[in-house]
Amino acid sequence: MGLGAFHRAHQAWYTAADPAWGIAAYTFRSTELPELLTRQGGLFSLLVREDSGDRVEPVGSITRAHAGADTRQWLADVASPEVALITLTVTEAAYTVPEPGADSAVSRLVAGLRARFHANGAPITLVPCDNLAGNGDVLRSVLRKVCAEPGFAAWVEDEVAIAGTVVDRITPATTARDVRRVAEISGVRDLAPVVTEPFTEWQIAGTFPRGRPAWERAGARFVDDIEVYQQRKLWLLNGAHSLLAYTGLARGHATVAEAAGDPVLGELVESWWDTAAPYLSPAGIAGYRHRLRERFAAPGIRHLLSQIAADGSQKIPVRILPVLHRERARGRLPHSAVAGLAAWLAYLRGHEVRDARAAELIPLARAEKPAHRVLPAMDPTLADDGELLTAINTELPRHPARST
Ligand SMILES: NC(=O)c1ccc[n+]([C@@H]2O[C@H](COP(=O)([O-])OP(=O)(O)OC[C@H]3O[C@@H](n4cnc5c(N)ncnc54)[C@H](O)[C@@H]3O)[C@@H](O)[C@H]2O)c1
Ligand SMILES: O=P(O)(O)OC[C@@H](O)[C@@H](O)[C@H](O)[C@H](O)CO
Repeated sequence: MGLGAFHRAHQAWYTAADPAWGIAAYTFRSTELPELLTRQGGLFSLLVREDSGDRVEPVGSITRAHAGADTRQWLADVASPEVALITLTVTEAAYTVPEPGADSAVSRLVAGLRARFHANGAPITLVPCDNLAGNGDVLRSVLRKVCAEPGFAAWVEDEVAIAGTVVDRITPATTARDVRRVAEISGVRDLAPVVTEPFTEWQIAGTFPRGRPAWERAGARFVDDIEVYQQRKLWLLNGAHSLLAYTGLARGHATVAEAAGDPVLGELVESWWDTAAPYLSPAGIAGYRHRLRERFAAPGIRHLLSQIAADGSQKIPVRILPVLHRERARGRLPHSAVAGLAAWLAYLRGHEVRDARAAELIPLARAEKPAHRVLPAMDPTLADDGELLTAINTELPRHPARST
């Protein structure tokens, strides 16, 4: 579920390592992408930007691609006992309880599970692959609220396993230039390629009662507890990404590589990492930071800050606030987090805000003392932290709102 760039660079690529398995892939809204992929027999090119140069890898694990609106096929697929698992790569904002009657990733998922329950009740595993803290637990808690009918709710509880995952592979949106580059290298006119970095990681904790592809062949790691990997990745990589996105846009940069190469922002990121590191398991942190500096600077990966800046209301609570709360409990006010939050407010005061809570947050951000309004709306426990909120308001003028 979710056929974006990241699903294809990551889960589809890992699944390709085990040709016994195939993916029936569903977009959410797009009808163009499944049509393109269907015309290409599900095949697409992964343009991997190595330091030594670009290479193109064909990925053939997608056996069918469908528009999400193809409800009949979706229900039939999820009901089929041949389907062993469902990965979800549907953005952070999708993990919410839908309004009654609303069409959402969760409502479609639940409709599919209900069809399976009534058809055969075979167990299944859900594998959320979005950048959420405790993505498996979050999905479980949403399903508990949505699946209310007695028999069905008990089946979901007992027979629907939900894995927790940490996913990592920097995958910017594909551009027309990437399409041309793929054609240059491979001679193939692929209209649905994906560009990514060579680095990739996947930690998974969960059970697979109906089996699973041998993702470990491509390097996936099955672990008992993902928290240590999750905090390291969400705080160091994604936290730095969000800091760079908002502060970088305010300083007129467009991409992660540009922002990370700005000495002022490079120092801000190092300071953020110094702040977060004491709360992480120390093993390997220095190497992880070193690798991140290289990954952020990679010249071939044109990762737009505007893409990362979207949905800050969903991202900041998992990337920045856990560390900030720990620091505040010790009476400290880390400048990197204050600067990042001030720059986020500047983004919300700008012109092209993309956020699942934009309608609610933009007026708050444009009012007087915006930190006192926006931060508590996102996390009510911050409402009483006058020192932090005042520091963010004071910092705000240093981050001019710019068009993205
Ligand atoms: N791109 C990366 O570097 C990367 C790395 C790790 C994890 N991720 C995770 O993957 C997600 C998708 O990233 P991407 O780069 O593939 O983006 P993308 O824009 O290429 O794809 C997003 C996918 O999510 C679907 N979607 C969007 N909003 C939705 C909603 N409200 N409900 C249901 N489906 C929705 C879209 O239809 C599309 O299939 C991210 O939000 C993140 O959680 C991305
Ligand atoms: O994909 P998002 O929107 O959750 O976040 C943007 C980036 O921080 C993210 O995609 C990273 O590139 C990724 O998490 C690296 O594995």
